[in-house]
Amino acid sequence: MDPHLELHTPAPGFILANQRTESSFEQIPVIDFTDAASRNPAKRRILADRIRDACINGMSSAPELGFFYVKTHPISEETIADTISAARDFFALPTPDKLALDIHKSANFKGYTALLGENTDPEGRGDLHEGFDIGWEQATTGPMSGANVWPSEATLPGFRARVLAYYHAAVQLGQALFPLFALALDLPETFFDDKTTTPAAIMRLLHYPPQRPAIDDDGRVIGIGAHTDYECFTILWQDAVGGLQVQNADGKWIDAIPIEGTFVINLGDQFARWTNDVFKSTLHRVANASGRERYSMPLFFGTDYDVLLEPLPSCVSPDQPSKYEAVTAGEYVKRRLEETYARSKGE
Ligand SMILES: O=C(O)CCC(=O)C(=O)O
Ligand SMILES: [Fe+2]
Repeated sequence: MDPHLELHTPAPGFILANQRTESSFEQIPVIDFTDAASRNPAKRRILADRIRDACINGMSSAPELGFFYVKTHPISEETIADTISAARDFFALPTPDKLALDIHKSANFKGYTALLGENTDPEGRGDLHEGFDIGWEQATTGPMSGANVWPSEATLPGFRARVLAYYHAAVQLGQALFPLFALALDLPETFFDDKTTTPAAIMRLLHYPPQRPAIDDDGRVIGIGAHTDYECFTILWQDAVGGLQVQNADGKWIDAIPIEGTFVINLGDQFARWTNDVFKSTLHRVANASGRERYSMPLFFGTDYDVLLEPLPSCVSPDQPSKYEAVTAGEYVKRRLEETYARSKGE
């Protein structure tokens, strides 16, 4: 089916990949990333198997949850600390300077999101965080094309370079993860290489003020409402404050506690659709009840925007026919962002 046609006549379940984890997990596994770059294929295979166990149902006794931590990763603590310091500088700017970059004015969802300016959970009333979003800096074409929106050098000297340094480091980490996901899916290790040359990576700086009971008593205004991510997988750095929670099959919210020196990796809906729900994206949210400010940086990593997401050959069979219509990565992300921001207020 023509993917463009499908966008106008959505099949049920078009927007989300809709199968959730079947696991009653209570803990989130920690996977050591040391062997990702090993020249020994057997070592890379063992690492991919650990990722597969964390992501695919019934592959082992390990809980399948689509969430795991990676430790011993290649991004330096200095790079991370410098980006968080840049984020603090940005969020400390006077409100008018930030609102000049309002994401609601951008054709391609780049720039600043004010407190309550986003509403991730359709049941919610707005998210209690402010954010700053960027994408691939070089020009791309297609539905998500368009430039990043930066504060001027006079306003925030060095900010752009500092944020891009982290962006490129995190994109490289994503490019190192894709071959492992390929192995986990019984695909050739290089399967995603030609599909991630100008990756559809959206990065966010996020700042969560402490939630006040007066605001969140009814549970409908929290740091970020319950949602699944839109792209293939997310590489999340979080500070030591805590508040990220992941929902298991019993509906219980499990804390993704901050672990120093790690990133949280979670599967998103593009991957769920692409793998015909062999990979499932898992519901998560942030409730910052710490009484302190919280900072985090997700990088949502997907394929090039022109890649057609049609169920992978290793994920369909006569018993498991394809559930999702094909759609390009760019159309899909744009559609999801439009949905989210259509129910959010602009300034
Ligand atoms: O801030 C976090 O820990 C998670 C953020 C998140 O889930 C998102 O931006 O999609
Ligand atoms: Fe998320």
